[in-house]
Amino acid sequence: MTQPARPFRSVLYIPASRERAMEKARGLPVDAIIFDLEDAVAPDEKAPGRDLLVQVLRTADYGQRARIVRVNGLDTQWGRDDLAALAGVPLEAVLIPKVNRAADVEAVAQALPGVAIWAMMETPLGMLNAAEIAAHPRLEGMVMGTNDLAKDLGTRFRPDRLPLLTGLGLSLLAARAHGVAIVDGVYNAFRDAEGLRAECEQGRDMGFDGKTLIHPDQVAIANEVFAPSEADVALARRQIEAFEAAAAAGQGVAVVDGKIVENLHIVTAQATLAKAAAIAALSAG
Ligand SMILES: CC(C)(COP(=O)(O)OP(=O)(O)OC[C@H]1O[C@@H](n2cnc3c(N)ncnc32)[C@H](O)[C@@H]1OP(=O)(O)O)[C@@H](O)C(=O)NCCC(=O)NCCSC(=O)C[C@H](O)C(=O)O
Ligand SMILES: [Mg+2]
Repeated sequence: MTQPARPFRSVLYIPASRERAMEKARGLPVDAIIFDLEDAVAPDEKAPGRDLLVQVLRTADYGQRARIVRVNGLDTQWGRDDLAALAGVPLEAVLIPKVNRAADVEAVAQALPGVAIWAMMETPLGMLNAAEIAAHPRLEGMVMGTNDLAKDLGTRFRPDRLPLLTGLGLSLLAARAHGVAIVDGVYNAFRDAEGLRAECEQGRDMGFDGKTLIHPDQVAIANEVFAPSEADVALARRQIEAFEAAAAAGQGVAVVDGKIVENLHIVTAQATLAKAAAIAALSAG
Protein backbone atom coordinates (compact mmCIF):
# COMPACT_ATOMS: atom_id res chain seq x y z
CA MET A 1 0.00 0.00 0.00
CA THR A 2 1.43 3.36 -1.03
CA GLN A 3 -0.02 6.41 0.69
CA PRO A 4 0.56 10.08 -0.13
CA ALA A 5 3.27 11.84 1.90
CA ARG A 6 1.08 14.87 2.69
CA PRO A 7 -2.27 14.61 4.48
CA PHE A 8 -5.52 15.12 2.58
CA ARG A 9 -7.96 14.69 5.48
CA SER A 10 -10.03 17.77 4.65
CA VAL A 11 -10.33 19.03 1.08
CA LEU A 12 -12.65 22.04 0.86
CA TYR A 13 -14.42 23.14 -2.34
CA ILE A 14 -14.77 26.86 -2.87
CA PRO A 15 -16.55 28.30 -5.91
CA ALA A 16 -14.04 30.61 -7.60
CA SER A 17 -16.77 33.25 -7.86
CA ARG A 18 -16.98 33.58 -4.03
CA GLU A 19 -14.26 36.05 -3.08
CA ARG A 20 -15.20 36.16 0.62
CA ALA A 21 -15.05 32.34 0.90
CA MET A 22 -11.62 32.26 -0.78
CA GLU A 23 -10.41 34.84 1.74
CA LYS A 24 -11.95 32.93 4.65
CA ALA A 25 -10.25 29.67 3.63
CA ARG A 26 -6.83 31.19 4.36
CA GLY A 27 -7.66 30.82 8.07
CA LEU A 28 -9.35 27.42 7.97
CA PRO A 29 -7.48 24.30 9.16
CA VAL A 30 -7.93 22.41 5.88
CA ASP A 31 -5.30 20.22 4.28
CA ALA A 32 -6.28 21.24 0.75
CA ILE A 33 -8.61 23.54 -1.14
CA ILE A 34 -10.33 22.86 -4.44
CA PHE A 35 -10.96 26.20 -6.14
CA ASP A 36 -13.88 25.35 -8.37
CA LEU A 37 -14.41 26.72 -11.86
CA GLU A 38 -16.79 23.92 -12.83
CA ASP A 39 -20.20 23.00 -11.43
CA ALA A 40 -20.37 25.47 -8.53
CA VAL A 41 -19.89 28.43 -10.88
CA ALA A 42 -22.77 29.65 -13.06
CA PRO A 43 -22.07 30.10 -16.80
CA ASP A 44 -22.18 33.91 -16.59
CA GLU A 45 -19.66 33.85 -13.73
CA LYS A 46 -17.14 31.50 -15.37
CA ALA A 47 -14.94 34.15 -16.98
CA PRO A 48 -15.01 36.67 -14.08
CA GLY A 49 -14.53 33.81 -11.58
CA ARG A 50 -11.48 32.59 -13.53
CA ASP A 51 -9.95 36.09 -13.56
CA LEU A 52 -10.58 36.49 -9.84
CA LEU A 53 -9.09 33.08 -9.06
CA VAL A 54 -5.90 33.77 -11.01
CA GLN A 55 -5.47 37.06 -9.16
CA VAL A 56 -6.11 35.37 -5.79
CA LEU A 57 -3.66 32.54 -6.46
CA ARG A 58 -0.98 35.00 -7.57
CA THR A 59 -1.33 37.19 -4.48
CA ALA A 60 -2.87 35.34 -1.51
CA ASP A 61 -0.93 33.18 0.94
CA TYR A 62 -2.59 29.81 1.59
CA GLY A 63 0.26 28.55 3.76
CA GLN A 64 0.70 24.78 3.58
CA ARG A 65 -2.80 24.12 2.25
CA ALA A 66 -2.59 22.37 -1.12
CA ARG A 67 -4.14 24.54 -3.85
CA ILE A 68 -6.04 22.47 -6.40
CA VAL A 69 -8.05 24.07 -9.21
CA ARG A 70 -11.00 22.22 -10.73
CA VAL A 71 -11.25 23.37 -14.33
CA ASN A 72 -14.08 22.91 -16.78
CA GLY A 73 -13.85 19.91 -19.08
CA LEU A 74 -12.08 20.27 -22.40
CA ASP A 75 -15.37 19.36 -24.06
CA THR A 76 -16.92 22.62 -22.78
CA GLN A 77 -16.52 26.15 -24.07
CA TRP A 78 -14.48 27.14 -20.99
CA GLY A 79 -12.01 24.27 -20.54
CA ARG A 80 -9.17 25.43 -22.82
CA ASP A 81 -9.36 29.02 -21.55
CA ASP A 82 -9.19 27.74 -17.96
CA LEU A 83 -5.99 25.83 -18.67
CA ALA A 84 -4.44 28.73 -20.60
CA ALA A 85 -5.18 31.11 -17.73
CA LEU A 86 -3.54 28.77 -15.19
CA ALA A 87 -0.17 28.54 -16.95
CA GLY A 88 2.51 29.82 -14.55
CA VAL A 89 0.03 30.41 -11.71
CA PRO A 90 1.14 29.03 -8.31
CA LEU A 91 -0.90 25.88 -7.54
CA GLU A 92 -0.28 22.28 -6.53
CA ALA A 93 -2.57 20.52 -9.03
CA VAL A 94 -5.27 20.91 -11.62
CA LEU A 95 -8.38 18.74 -11.21
CA ILE A 96 -10.18 17.49 -14.31
CA PRO A 97 -13.92 16.80 -14.04
CA LYS A 98 -15.73 13.74 -15.39
CA VAL A 99 -12.63 11.81 -16.46
CA ASN A 100 -13.67 8.80 -18.53
CA ARG A 101 -10.32 7.44 -19.67
CA ALA A 102 -6.55 8.03 -19.54
CA ALA A 103 -6.77 9.97 -22.83
CA ASP A 104 -8.72 12.70 -20.95
CA VAL A 105 -5.76 13.06 -18.58
CA GLU A 106 -3.30 13.06 -21.47
CA ALA A 107 -5.17 15.90 -23.23
CA VAL A 108 -4.81 18.13 -20.16
CA ALA A 109 -1.20 16.99 -19.63
CA GLN A 110 -0.36 18.26 -23.10
CA ALA A 111 -2.28 21.52 -22.72
CA LEU A 112 -0.74 22.36 -19.31
CA PRO A 113 2.81 20.97 -19.03
CA GLY A 114 4.58 20.67 -15.70
CA VAL A 115 1.53 20.71 -13.43
CA ALA A 116 0.34 17.74 -11.37
CA ILE A 117 -3.05 16.41 -12.43
CA TRP A 118 -5.92 15.07 -10.32
CA ALA A 119 -9.00 13.33 -11.75
CA MET A 120 -12.66 13.54 -10.73
CA MET A 121 -13.93 9.97 -10.58
CA GLU A 122 -17.65 10.41 -11.21
CA THR A 123 -18.81 8.63 -14.37
CA PRO A 124 -19.63 4.96 -14.99
CA LEU A 125 -16.96 4.84 -17.72
CA GLY A 126 -14.44 6.40 -15.36
CA MET A 127 -15.14 3.65 -12.82
CA LEU A 128 -14.55 0.96 -15.44
CA ASN A 129 -11.32 2.66 -16.58
CA ALA A 130 -10.08 3.62 -13.10
CA ALA A 131 -6.87 1.59 -13.39
CA GLU A 132 -5.69 3.17 -16.66
CA ILE A 133 -6.58 6.65 -15.33
CA ALA A 134 -4.60 6.11 -12.11
CA ALA A 135 -1.65 4.77 -14.12
CA HIS A 136 -1.19 7.98 -16.12
CA PRO A 137 2.31 9.28 -15.26
CA ARG A 138 1.10 12.83 -14.50
CA LEU A 139 -1.77 11.72 -12.26
CA GLU A 140 -1.21 12.38 -8.54
CA GLY A 141 -4.70 12.23 -7.06
CA MET A 142 -8.31 11.16 -7.49
CA VAL A 143 -11.50 12.74 -6.09
CA MET A 144 -14.78 10.85 -5.91
CA GLY A 145 -17.68 12.77 -7.45
CA THR A 146 -20.49 10.90 -5.78
CA ASN A 147 -23.23 13.31 -6.88
CA ASP A 148 -22.48 12.90 -10.56
CA LEU A 149 -21.95 9.16 -10.13
CA ALA A 150 -25.32 8.79 -8.38
CA LYS A 151 -26.96 10.82 -11.16
CA ASP A 152 -25.45 8.70 -13.94
CA LEU A 153 -26.26 5.42 -12.18
CA GLY A 154 -29.82 6.47 -11.33
CA THR A 155 -29.32 5.53 -7.69
CA ARG A 156 -31.29 6.79 -4.71
CA PHE A 157 -29.55 8.26 -1.67
CA ARG A 158 -28.89 5.71 1.06
CA PRO A 159 -26.95 6.46 4.26
CA ASP A 160 -24.92 3.27 3.72
CA ARG A 161 -24.07 4.30 0.10
CA LEU A 162 -24.65 0.72 -1.04
CA PRO A 163 -25.25 1.68 -4.71
CA LEU A 164 -21.94 3.58 -4.84
CA LEU A 165 -19.70 1.03 -3.16
CA THR A 166 -18.60 -0.68 -6.37
CA GLY A 167 -17.39 2.61 -7.86
CA LEU A 168 -15.79 3.75 -4.62
CA GLY A 169 -13.99 0.42 -4.34
CA LEU A 170 -12.81 0.32 -7.96
CA SER A 171 -11.39 3.84 -7.71
CA LEU A 172 -9.72 3.07 -4.39
CA LEU A 173 -8.13 -0.09 -5.78
CA ALA A 174 -6.80 1.86 -8.77
CA ALA A 175 -5.41 4.68 -6.62
CA ARG A 176 -3.63 2.32 -4.24
CA ALA A 177 -2.31 0.14 -7.05
CA HIS A 178 -0.68 3.17 -8.65
CA GLY A 179 0.30 5.12 -5.52
CA VAL A 180 -1.88 8.21 -5.97
CA ALA A 181 -3.95 10.04 -3.35
CA ILE A 182 -7.70 9.44 -3.23
CA VAL A 183 -10.32 11.55 -1.48
CA ASP A 184 -13.96 10.60 -0.86
CA GLY A 185 -16.98 12.51 -2.21
CA VAL A 186 -18.94 15.30 -0.52
CA TYR A 187 -21.72 14.99 2.05
CA ASN A 188 -24.42 17.32 0.76
CA ALA A 189 -26.36 17.93 4.01
CA PHE A 190 -23.76 20.33 5.36
CA ARG A 191 -25.66 21.11 8.60
CA ASP A 192 -25.95 17.39 9.49
CA ALA A 193 -22.83 16.71 11.59
CA GLU A 194 -23.90 13.22 12.64
CA GLY A 195 -24.51 12.08 9.06
CA LEU A 196 -21.19 13.57 7.95
CA ARG A 197 -19.32 11.78 10.72
CA ALA A 198 -20.88 8.44 9.78
CA GLU A 199 -19.94 8.91 6.12
CA CYS A 200 -16.38 9.97 7.07
CA GLU A 201 -16.04 6.86 9.23
CA GLN A 202 -17.18 4.71 6.31
CA GLY A 203 -14.69 6.40 3.97
CA ARG A 204 -11.91 6.02 6.52
CA ASP A 205 -12.75 2.34 7.01
CA MET A 206 -12.58 1.82 3.24
CA GLY A 207 -9.13 3.44 3.05
CA PHE A 208 -9.73 6.92 1.63
CA ASP A 209 -7.19 9.60 2.54
CA GLY A 210 -9.87 12.15 3.39
CA LYS A 211 -13.16 13.76 2.47
CA THR A 212 -14.11 16.52 0.10
CA LEU A 213 -16.17 19.17 1.90
CA ILE A 214 -18.47 22.01 0.91
CA HIS A 215 -18.72 24.09 4.11
CA PRO A 216 -16.29 25.20 6.87
CA ASP A 217 -18.48 23.55 9.51
CA GLN A 218 -17.50 20.14 8.06
CA VAL A 219 -13.74 20.59 8.46
CA ALA A 220 -13.23 19.57 12.11
CA ILE A 221 -15.03 16.25 11.73
CA ALA A 222 -13.05 15.23 8.63
CA ASN A 223 -9.76 16.25 10.26
CA GLU A 224 -10.57 14.15 13.31
CA VAL A 225 -11.85 11.03 11.56
CA PHE A 226 -9.07 10.83 8.95
CA ALA A 227 -6.22 11.41 11.42
CA PRO A 228 -4.71 8.56 13.41
CA SER A 229 -6.17 8.68 16.93
CA GLU A 230 -3.95 8.72 20.03
CA ALA A 231 -4.85 5.06 20.52
CA ASP A 232 -3.80 4.29 16.92
CA VAL A 233 -0.43 5.98 17.48
CA ALA A 234 0.15 4.26 20.82
CA LEU A 235 -0.68 0.85 19.32
CA ALA A 236 1.63 1.48 16.34
CA ARG A 237 4.51 2.29 18.71
CA ARG A 238 3.87 -0.81 20.82
CA GLN A 239 3.72 -3.00 17.71
CA ILE A 240 7.03 -1.65 16.43
CA GLU A 241 8.69 -2.11 19.82
CA ALA A 242 7.34 -5.65 20.21
CA PHE A 243 8.35 -6.63 16.70
CA GLU A 244 11.87 -5.24 17.14
CA ALA A 245 12.21 -7.20 20.39
CA ALA A 246 10.96 -10.36 18.68
CA ALA A 247 13.35 -9.84 15.78
CA ALA A 248 16.27 -9.35 18.20
CA ALA A 249 15.34 -12.71 19.72
CA GLY A 250 15.40 -14.31 16.28
CA GLN A 251 11.62 -14.51 15.87
CA GLY A 252 9.58 -13.26 12.90
CA VAL A 253 6.33 -12.73 14.78
CA ALA A 254 5.39 -10.76 17.90
CA VAL A 255 2.13 -10.67 19.85
CA VAL A 256 0.46 -7.43 20.97
CA ASP A 257 -2.92 -7.36 22.75
CA GLY A 258 -3.40 -11.02 21.86
CA LYS A 259 -2.91 -10.47 18.13
CA ILE A 260 0.01 -11.43 15.96
CA VAL A 261 2.25 -8.73 14.55
CA GLU A 262 4.26 -9.54 11.41
CA ASN A 263 6.42 -7.36 9.21
CA LEU A 264 3.40 -6.35 7.10
CA HIS A 265 1.71 -4.92 10.21
CA ILE A 266 4.87 -2.93 10.85
CA VAL A 267 4.47 -1.29 7.44
CA THR A 268 1.00 -0.13 8.52
CA ALA A 269 2.28 0.95 11.94
CA GLN A 270 5.05 3.02 10.34
CA ALA A 271 2.54 4.60 7.93
CA THR A 272 0.37 5.55 10.92
CA LEU A 273 3.29 7.24 12.67
CA ALA A 274 4.35 8.99 9.45
CA LYS A 275 0.83 10.34 8.92
CA ALA A 276 0.59 11.54 12.53
CA ALA A 277 3.96 13.29 12.16
CA ALA A 278 2.90 14.92 8.86
CA ILE A 279 -0.30 16.20 10.48
CA ALA A 280 1.64 17.54 13.47
CA ALA A 281 4.03 19.32 11.10
CA LEU A 282 1.10 20.86 9.21
CA SER A 283 -0.49 22.08 12.45
CA ALA A 284 2.82 23.55 13.64
CA GLY A 285 3.47 25.26 10.30
C1 LIG B 1 -23.41 25.56 0.56
C2 LIG B 1 -23.08 27.03 0.54
C3 LIG B 1 -23.78 27.68 -0.66
C4 LIG B 1 -23.57 27.69 1.83
O1 LIG B 1 -23.10 29.02 1.80
P1 LIG B 1 -23.58 30.10 2.88
O2 LIG B 1 -25.08 30.17 2.88
O3 LIG B 1 -22.83 31.37 2.63
O4 LIG B 1 -23.14 29.43 4.25
P2 LIG B 1 -22.92 30.12 5.62
O5 LIG B 1 -23.69 31.39 5.73
O6 LIG B 1 -23.17 29.08 6.65
O7 LIG B 1 -21.36 30.48 5.62
C5 LIG B 1 -20.71 30.80 6.81
C6 LIG B 1 -19.36 31.35 6.50
O8 LIG B 1 -18.57 30.37 5.82
C7 LIG B 1 -18.15 30.85 4.55
N1 LIG B 1 -18.21 29.74 3.61
C8 LIG B 1 -19.29 29.07 3.20
N2 LIG B 1 -18.94 28.07 2.38
C9 LIG B 1 -17.60 28.14 2.27
C10 LIG B 1 -16.65 27.37 1.57
N3 LIG B 1 -17.02 26.34 0.78
N4 LIG B 1 -15.36 27.70 1.72
C11 LIG B 1 -14.96 28.74 2.50
N5 LIG B 1 -15.82 29.50 3.20
C12 LIG B 1 -17.12 29.20 3.07
C13 LIG B 1 -19.12 31.97 4.20
O9 LIG B 1 -18.51 32.87 3.31
C14 LIG B 1 -19.36 32.56 5.57
O10 LIG B 1 -18.23 33.32 5.95
P3 LIG B 1 -18.37 34.71 6.73
O11 LIG B 1 -18.74 35.68 5.67
O12 LIG B 1 -17.03 34.96 7.32
O13 LIG B 1 -19.43 34.51 7.76
C15 LIG B 1 -21.56 27.24 0.45
O14 LIG B 1 -20.99 26.64 1.58
C16 LIG B 1 -20.89 26.77 -0.82
O15 LIG B 1 -20.98 27.41 -1.84
N6 LIG B 1 -20.19 25.64 -0.72
C17 LIG B 1 -19.41 25.10 -1.80
C18 LIG B 1 -20.29 24.44 -2.82
C19 LIG B 1 -19.46 23.85 -3.91
O16 LIG B 1 -18.32 24.20 -4.09
N7 LIG B 1 -20.00 22.91 -4.65
C20 LIG B 1 -19.31 22.26 -5.71
C21 LIG B 1 -18.52 21.14 -5.23
S1 LIG B 1 -19.43 19.73 -4.83
C22 LIG B 1 -19.31 18.82 -6.28
O17 LIG B 1 -19.40 19.38 -7.33
C23 LIG B 1 -18.99 17.40 -6.08
C24 LIG B 1 -18.77 16.49 -7.29
O18 LIG B 1 -18.46 17.08 -8.49
C25 LIG B 1 -19.86 15.48 -7.41
O19 LIG B 1 -20.27 15.18 -8.52
O20 LIG B 1 -20.23 14.95 -6.37
MG1 LIG C 1 -19.35 16.31 -10.19
